[in-house]
Amino acid sequence: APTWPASTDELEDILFLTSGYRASGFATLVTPCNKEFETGRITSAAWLRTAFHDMATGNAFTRVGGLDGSLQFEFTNGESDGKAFPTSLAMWGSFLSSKTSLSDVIAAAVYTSTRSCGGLPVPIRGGHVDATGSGQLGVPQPQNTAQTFEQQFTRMGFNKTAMIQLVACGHTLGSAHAPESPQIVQAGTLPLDTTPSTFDSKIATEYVSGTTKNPLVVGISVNSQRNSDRKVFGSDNNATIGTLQDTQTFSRVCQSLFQQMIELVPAGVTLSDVIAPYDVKPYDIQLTLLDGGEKLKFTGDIRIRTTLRKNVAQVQLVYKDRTGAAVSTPIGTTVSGTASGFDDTFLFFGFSTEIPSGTSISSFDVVVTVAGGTSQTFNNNGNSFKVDDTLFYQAPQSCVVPNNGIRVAAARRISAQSTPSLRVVEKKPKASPNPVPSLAISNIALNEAQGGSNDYVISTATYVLASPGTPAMFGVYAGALVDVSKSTDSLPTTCKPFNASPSPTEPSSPAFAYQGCYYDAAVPRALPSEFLVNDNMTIERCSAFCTKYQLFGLEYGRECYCGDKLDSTSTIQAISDCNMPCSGNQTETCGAASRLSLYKNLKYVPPSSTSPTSTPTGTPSTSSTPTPTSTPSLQGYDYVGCLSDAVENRTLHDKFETKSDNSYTACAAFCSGYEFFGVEYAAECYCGISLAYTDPKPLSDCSMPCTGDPKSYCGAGNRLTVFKNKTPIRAPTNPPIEGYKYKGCYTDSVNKRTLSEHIYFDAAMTVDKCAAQCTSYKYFGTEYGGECYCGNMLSADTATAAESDCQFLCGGDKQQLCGAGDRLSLYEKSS
Ligand code: HEM
Repeated sequence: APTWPASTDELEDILFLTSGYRASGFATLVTPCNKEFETGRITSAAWLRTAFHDMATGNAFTRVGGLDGSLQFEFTNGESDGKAFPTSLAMWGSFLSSKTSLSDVIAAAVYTSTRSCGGLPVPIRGGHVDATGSGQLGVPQPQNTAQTFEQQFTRMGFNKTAMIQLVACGHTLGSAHAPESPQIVQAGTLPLDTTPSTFDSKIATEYVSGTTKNPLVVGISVNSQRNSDRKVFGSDNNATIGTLQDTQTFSRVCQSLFQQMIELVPAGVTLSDVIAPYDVKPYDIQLTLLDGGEKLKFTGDIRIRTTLRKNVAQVQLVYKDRTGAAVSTPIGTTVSGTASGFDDTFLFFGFSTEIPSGTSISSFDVVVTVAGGTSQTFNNNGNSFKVDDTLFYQAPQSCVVPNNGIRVAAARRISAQSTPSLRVVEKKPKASPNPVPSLAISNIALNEAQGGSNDYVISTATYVLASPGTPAMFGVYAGALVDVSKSTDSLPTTCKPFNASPSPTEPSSPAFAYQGCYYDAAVPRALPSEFLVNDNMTIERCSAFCTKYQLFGLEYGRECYCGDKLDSTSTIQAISDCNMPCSGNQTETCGAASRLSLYKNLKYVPPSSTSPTSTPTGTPSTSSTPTPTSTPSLQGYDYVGCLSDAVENRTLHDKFETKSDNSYTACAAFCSGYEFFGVEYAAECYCGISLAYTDPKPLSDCSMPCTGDPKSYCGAGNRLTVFKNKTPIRAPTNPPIEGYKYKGCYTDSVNKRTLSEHIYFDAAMTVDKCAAQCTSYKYFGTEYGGECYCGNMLSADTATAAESDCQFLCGGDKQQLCGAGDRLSLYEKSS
């Protein structure tokens, strides 16, 4: 397998990731083999013929032409008439990218069409280079003489035997059509053998037996001397065609000649090694600097080839920090999807974790554990999988901006001296009738210093897309490392400011972590301490039931088991063994018969420190799930209810803290200035200006004693005890500034600033601070939470925008509004 990353990584997906999660969509176009793009026109046959015509003008001796995509400039020259050519080229054009040339896609098309129809896999190399104009003439025409055919194929590098073989291989698929071949087919469509959508030897057997109806052998083509297959097959007195009757021989011969066909390339082109599917392939490996700058979010997907490894039980990442020192805790993953190719199956494992930005990550290895517990480490052919932490894309600060622009942010490590740029690759249509787009590459310098942290500085660049509506690819790079794998389709409409303090919305850790699918013998139980059987079982419910234990597991759809230690008879099993949906949530997995979906309770605290010393009021103390009955209360606050909450979708999402001394009073103090506060899972305290949603649950659900006040209840797993401040809290505003009046929300752009005379950045921006910076100017405005602009005149390009556009809270005062991405909260001196 190749060393990752390789220039052929995208081509590898086109070839091998044919269906399922992250499928490239290429094979779908020719699957099943008889799929037609129009009645009577089989797409796989059209692809194979188009690939041959692209190569057929090449010269193996002078090394001019060959498989080079020149057909896109040639299919109107009379040698390639018919719909097959522009249709195939247009389909392939959508897979063209800065990594994969059109001729690489053509090579892939030979593999995919052959394989989809039952032929053997043609070995594919990448690195084909596209011609920029038309090549020579020379595609074999049916009216040519046998001698001309021989000369033409010799020029392409095929001797007489290979010519006969290659023509037979091509003509096992597809038909001749009256519109383009009126002297071959009178009307409609005639197949070249009786099985035009099967890659078999019928083209040869039917010819040899004399039963053939191939219109290139018999029929009206004979009179016009366009019976080219007769001329070709008969050129050695039918010796070669006779040897092709055996299906296996036929397939093997075609496999090797198709490879030769797509490897005829112009001088100067060096093809890669034959592309084999990776055993382990990373996707979308991404670092993101989180608000506050102390942590990096590290996310991605790992694809495991399971073709010969069906019993994968667990996948983990063991990694090294920035200095190259091994980090002891591995990164866990969960299944994100399954996929397959013609000859392979794959499982994808996703991960999302947080790493201190001071120590960071430099590389990782992938440890795959199989059923029973044996594990194997994949280290990328001894190189480990490298993670570049010196420059990376910052998704939260990137977005689309008005008038077809994109604003892209990157984080650059301050100590690594490099000049970062944004690269945008756009597809532009070529002049008609060429259906293949051209690629326009733009490089834009990223402007430094838009905030950041001690280790990183955030830079942004804005770019106006040339063809709005057509998604473009982009990426950030410094020096040679160019990554253009992001699509402008993925950009949101608002950029978030980079906050100097950690974002309050994400609790530092989730409540539980998946450990794998484990065997449960029943006698003895894998997790023996407590159990619950319920027709509404979910992972969350089981976790809430097992809070007093270090481990919990779900089995047979509706069973939940708790324990501190796994019984020694319980060993890890293939991840696919746990396949029963949970009775309470069909999208979650709850083990199977004798199979436990095992979780670690990440919020486990030894019992002595959590269990209240005195029994909370109104609680029966014997039950394992206490049932609070009296309504919680706090002076100055209204009790809202016991509301449901979710890690991905917080009910209260403006501020968060875990408190070892959590109580209603302590959380209310922490949330001063916010309309609502809520307590959850004993120790968690959440604040919000508003409730994101309201999903009331029975009072008895909020059953965990508060860490700092065991007599009161502080929610439970995904249950929030919510209070509302009796004194209304004001909403953020454009505050009045003495000597100025607020003029409104105005558009701005990086290329042409609305106010350009003085610029000032401060992560802790307030409107007052900006006003103080701009005292000698007529106008000032705040933008993007932390930017301040001054000037005596407004750019002619600016226009008023909706007030609802300018909704970023100022970094230094959450009660004030400070513009938004490319939106200025504008003030004018009152004369
Ligand atoms: C002496 C060389 C060749 C001649 C004169 C020739 C000629 C033709 C003609 C006249 C057709 C019918 C086109 C139509 O009416 O749509 C055809 C179809 C086809 N040819 Fe060839 N061919 C040659 C070699 C090859 C080779 C080497 C391949 C592939 C390796 C190939 C692949 C195909 C395929 C797949 C079709 C069916 C297309 C469809 O169904 O749309 N041909 N060929």
